[in-house]
Amino acid sequence: MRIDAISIFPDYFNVLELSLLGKAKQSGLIEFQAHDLRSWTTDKHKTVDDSPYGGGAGMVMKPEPWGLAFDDVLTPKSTVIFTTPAGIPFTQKLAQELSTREHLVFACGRYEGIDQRVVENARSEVEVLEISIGDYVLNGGEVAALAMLEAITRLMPGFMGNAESIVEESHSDGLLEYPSYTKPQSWRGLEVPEVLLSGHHAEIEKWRRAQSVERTRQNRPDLID
Ligand SMILES: COC(=O)c1ccnc(N)c1
Repeated sequence: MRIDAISIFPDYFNVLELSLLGKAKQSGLIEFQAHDLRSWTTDKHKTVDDSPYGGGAGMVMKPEPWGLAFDDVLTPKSTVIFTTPAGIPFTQKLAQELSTREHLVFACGRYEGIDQRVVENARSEVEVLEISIGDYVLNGGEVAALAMLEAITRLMPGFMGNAESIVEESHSDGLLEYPSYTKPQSWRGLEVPEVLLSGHHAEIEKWRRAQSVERTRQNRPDLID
């Protein structure tokens, strides 16, 4: 998979070198490049924003630099992801779907957002998704892009050393993951649940399923029909 990120703060993405993504890049599983949107400005001040039509607080990102950036970065097989609080919810299911795309382009807005015509223009050429990582506002879309990048790339075949570890995760079966325990068996007077020491795999699976349902009922009743 090829991944590009376009932002006025491309250095936000340097952190990816530290994580598993660094290894995935070395192994050739992923090609990643961050781009500075200001590379596509034409004035000496490298202007990327202006005041909103219709008035209101804040500034809006101008369409021209984005259009020129997309002209250079997009291919017919690209999927453009605008990270925005006004987007569709980012879910494990969506991460799974996006993990099979050939080319992801993350468009990270700042200020009050990007001129909507940038989205419309891109939609006339390639697949475009406006995606939110939750019901809250950030100062920029970069952190959301990093979260989505990690959730998507870790699902790619060959990315995680132990493919098993991504099978039984929260949200992979519509429920939250069961609680986990490791050594020591007794810690500060707290014991590991007996069933996990029993060696009865059927009983352990039953207990874990019940724990998942209970945890989901407590923390995310909206996930239970
Ligand atoms: C500027 O971007 C955001 O504030 C943002 C992006 C994606 N998801 C959110 N919940 C917020």
